[in-house]
Amino acid sequence: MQWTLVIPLKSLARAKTRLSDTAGDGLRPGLALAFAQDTVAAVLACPAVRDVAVVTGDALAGRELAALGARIVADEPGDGLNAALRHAAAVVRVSRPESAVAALNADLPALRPMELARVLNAAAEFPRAFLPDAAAIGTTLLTARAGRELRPAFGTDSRARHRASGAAELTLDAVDSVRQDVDTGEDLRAALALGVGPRTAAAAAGLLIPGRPGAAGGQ
Ligand SMILES: Nc1nc2c(ncn2[C@@H]2O[C@H](COP(=O)(O)OP(=O)(O)OP(=O)(O)O)[C@@H](O)[C@H]2O)c(=O)[nH]1
Ligand SMILES: C=C(OP(=O)(O)O)C(=O)O
Repeated sequence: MQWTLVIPLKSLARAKTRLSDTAGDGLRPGLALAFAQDTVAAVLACPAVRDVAVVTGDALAGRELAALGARIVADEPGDGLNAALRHAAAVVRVSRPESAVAALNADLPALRPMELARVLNAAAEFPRAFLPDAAAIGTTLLTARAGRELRPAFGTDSRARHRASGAAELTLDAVDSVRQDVDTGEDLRAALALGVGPRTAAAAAGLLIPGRPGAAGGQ
C-alpha cells in the first residue's frame, strides 16, 4: 500500500516553545524548520510513501519544504493542529479519494525511511492506527486507510485519546526514529543520539545540550 502523508507545521515564530531552555528566541525558528526539513526529506525517501502534503501557514517553511518536493496546503482553518490535519486530509482526497492517509508530526529529525516503511506497512492491517511517541503519552503518527476518516486527536494525552477513538495502537520494536519527537532539550539529546538529518545537525551544532559529548558537563 502507498500512503499520502500529511505533515502539520506551525508558524516557525511560534514553534517549539518547550525548547526555550535549550534554544533562545532567535534560534528556535531555524531549529523548527530544520526538524521539518529533515522529517520531510526522510518521508520522501520512504518506499511506502506516494506523496507528502505539508499543512502550514508559514510562508518561508512552505517555500523550503516545497523545494524538497512536498505539496503545500494552506492552513485555512487557522484553528489549531487537528483542524489543520482534517483540512489537509480532505484536500489530498479531493484529487485522490481512495488515498490511504497518514498524519505525521514535523518534529522527527532522526526519522529513518525504512523504519517509517515498517510502521506504515503494519498500519495497513487496520482501518485506523497510531504510533505512540517515545514518551508513550503522545502520538507521532495516525493513519486512515481508504474510506476511513482520519479523526485526529493530537495534543495532550493523544495516545489515550487515539486509543479511545478505536484506532489500533501499533506496538513495533526498533522504530525509535519514528517515535522520537523533539519537544524538550532532553528529547533533542535523545534524537541526536539516534542520529539526526543534516539540517538539524547543522542547526543544533552551536547549542549547549547537557549530556551531548563536548557539551558543558557532558562526557
Ligand atoms: N498547521 C498547523 N500545525 C500545527 C499547529 N499547531 C501545532 N502544529 C504542528 O503539530 C505538531 C505538534 O505540535 P505541538 O507540539 O503542539 O507544537 P510545537 O511547536 O511542536 O511545540 P510547543 O510550542 O513546545 O508546543 C508540530 O509538527 C507542529 O508544528 C497549527 O495550528 N497548525
Ligand atoms: C501534538 C502532539 O505532539 P507533541 O508531543 O509535540 O505535543 C501529540 O503527541 O499529540
